[in-house]
Amino acid sequence: MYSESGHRRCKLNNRFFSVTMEVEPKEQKTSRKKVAVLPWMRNPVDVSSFNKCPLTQLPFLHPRLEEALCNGGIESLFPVQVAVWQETMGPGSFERDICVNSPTGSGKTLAYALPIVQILSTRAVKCLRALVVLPTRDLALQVRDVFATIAPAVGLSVGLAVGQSSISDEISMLIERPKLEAGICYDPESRPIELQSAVDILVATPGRLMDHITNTKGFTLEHLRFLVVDETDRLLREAYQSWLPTVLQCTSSSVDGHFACDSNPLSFGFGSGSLKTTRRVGVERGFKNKPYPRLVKMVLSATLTQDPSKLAQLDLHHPLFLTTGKIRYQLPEHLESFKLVNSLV
Ligand SMILES: Nc1ncnc2c1ncn2[C@@H]1O[C@H](COP(=O)(O)OP(=O)(O)OP(=O)(O)O)[C@@H](O)[C@H]1O
Repeated sequence: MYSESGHRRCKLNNRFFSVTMEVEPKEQKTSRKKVAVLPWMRNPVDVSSFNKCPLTQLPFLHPRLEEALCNGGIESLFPVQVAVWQETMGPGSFERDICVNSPTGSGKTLAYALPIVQILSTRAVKCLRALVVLPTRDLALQVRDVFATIAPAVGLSVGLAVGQSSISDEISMLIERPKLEAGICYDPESRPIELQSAVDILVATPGRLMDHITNTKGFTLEHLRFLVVDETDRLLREAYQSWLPTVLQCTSSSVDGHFACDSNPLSFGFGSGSLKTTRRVGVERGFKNKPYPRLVKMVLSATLTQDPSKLAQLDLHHPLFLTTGKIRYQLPEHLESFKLVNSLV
């Protein structure tokens, strides 16, 4: 029997005990739509089962990254960072796409930035390998700062495309022109100028990203290895000029490595010259019809949607789901409050 507040008395083994139950208003009950949870979301990795880990005990961490983190005031990794590190740096690293649902303030940015920088630290040629997309300029600036703390330590450069500066200033920061020797006449028809990416990692908002994809000579996503969709829910809710299908199209290729889309339609004769990232289409189980080496996707949110139709847009490959459950905010361990007493004279 329920009381009005939803308090119920039950009898078990001849003893009474009480249970407090939330009674749902009738309209809410009927209006709530049942959405089937995707199979890969049913048995997630529980982030709360991980503990903080001092950098000195983190396996495989590049010594220069450890030093850069210490210089940035970070001595240990938060649980979500340890969980992602374990799932990406261990055996079978980055074979699956990663989906993280973890509260605001839990440290998701470093959770993806650190493994990406560590993997790219061995790259030989500079080209755009990692793209991080965020819905707002402020968030993008914060994320750029996190990458900027660690990436230079292993020789990687980070760029920003958010519309903070003029498009021409942004282009000159993102695209490198070869230095032409004085006194030598160059004929662009016989020998096209080779434009190259000036950055290994790009943090962008969808609008500016689309501008560069469509208009910037030498801007290409052909060599992209990592795509991070941060604040996924918001980015999926708002289409932002169909940036996601465009990016996915620009990074996909057919069997012979010919790209489905020259990411810049105006870039004939430009681009990365003889450098080619050839993605072949996998035929093995689990990789069927997927280009290989794959574009690895990492999607993150504090409230990750479970709606299959929304998640389908990301075209995830064998995703691994890491979650802390339904906690929305993470409070700092030591939260101090101060009272300011202002005496009126
Ligand atoms: N390992 C760490 N040690 C100390 N401070 C950290 C560590 N990782 C992150 N931080 C700090 O914790 C704060 C929250 O981190 P971050 O912004 O990455 O959280 P988040 O989960 O991405 O939040 P949001 O959902 O708002 O994006 C930042 O001020 C960051 O500098």
